[in-house]
Amino acid sequence: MNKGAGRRFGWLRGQRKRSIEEVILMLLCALTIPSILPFGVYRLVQRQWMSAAVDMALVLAMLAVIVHVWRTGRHRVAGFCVTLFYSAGLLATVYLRGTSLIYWVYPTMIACYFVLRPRVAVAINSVTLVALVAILVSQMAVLNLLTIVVTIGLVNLFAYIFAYRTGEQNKALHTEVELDFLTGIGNRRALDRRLAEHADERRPHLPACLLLLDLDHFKQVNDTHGHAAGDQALRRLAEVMRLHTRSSDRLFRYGGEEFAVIANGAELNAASRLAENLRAAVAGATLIDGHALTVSIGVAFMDKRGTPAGWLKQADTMLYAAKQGGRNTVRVAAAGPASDYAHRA
Ligand SMILES: Nc1nc2c(ncn2[C@@H]2O[C@H](COP(=O)(O)OP(=O)(O)OP(=O)(O)O)[C@@H](O)[C@H]2O)c(=O)[nH]1
Repeated sequence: MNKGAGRRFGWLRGQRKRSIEEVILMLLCALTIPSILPFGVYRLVQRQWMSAAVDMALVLAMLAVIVHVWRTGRHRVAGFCVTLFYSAGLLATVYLRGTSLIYWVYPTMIACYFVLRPRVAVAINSVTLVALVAILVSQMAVLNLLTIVVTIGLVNLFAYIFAYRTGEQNKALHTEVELDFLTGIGNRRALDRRLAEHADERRPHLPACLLLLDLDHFKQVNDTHGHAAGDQALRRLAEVMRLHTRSSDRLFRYGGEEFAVIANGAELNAASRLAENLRAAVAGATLIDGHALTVSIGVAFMDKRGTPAGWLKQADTMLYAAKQGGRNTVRVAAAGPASDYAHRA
């Protein structure tokens, strides 16, 4: 697509990459509208005002959710609301029109598993089922009611197992794909994703800083002690980083002997203290027997107006300055232009 076309259709794509959860929720709502609207119109023509009102309210609610998610990107609460609308709509319809509309229960309940965590979906569907039985108990023979309860139970059981398994597989896949095999911390892909998430966050969030760490004269380690010893030093560096960071901080191996930390909740002052602690910890640790190793660190604030590429560039510029400044050094980008100060052993 050329630049002009990109601009023209930008409104359709939105300004950012949408998460799969957002897309699924909007699709679900979009599919619900043509599924219900014809029935709503039919009820209007038949002057069945209450049923028509329920159908039309559902259609309007789906439209509102699409607009809300499209504009804000917030899908969690919206997804929860959609399942509540579904359940309330289903109960109202069955209450008003009787047992012939009971078949809506199956797609409605399965839809919950698309937008909610399996446990939450089970909880909502269980409450709906109890309410449904209360409505139907006086209208149906016991055996028929039992059949409905058992089939609804089975549908929920299968949907739960499927959703749970899919969720677990997704988690395992993410872990596998985003893990650095040598050190066990996040890899470059994980770092890129986390930076993009930070840039996409729309709600006011905690400040965060990016630290880039690079081992000094690491080539000498490989040349003198061999590649296996070099690998061991990289693993130990990751351990030192784990020991000297908080559980909310995120650690990554950015490339060969380059590492990164996203210090969540840290302003520049706190991040520069963390960087200095890390620098001192590495200098005091034995990453490799008989060979003193140090690390240079560049720090940048992940300014909300910035981009992942911009933050990486700024931290990298500071890292380069730390190397130029003699290594075993921390350089911190000022919030504005890249002025800096240094800690030196
Ligand atoms: N053992 C091991 N070495 C690696 C790995 N990835 C990169 N390296 C080595 O890291 C070294 C990086 O060397 P340089 O980029 O020249 O940097 P340096 O020697 O650390 O020098 P400065 O960064 O300028 O202080 C190279 O020798 C790479 O082979 C790895 O996974 N294991």
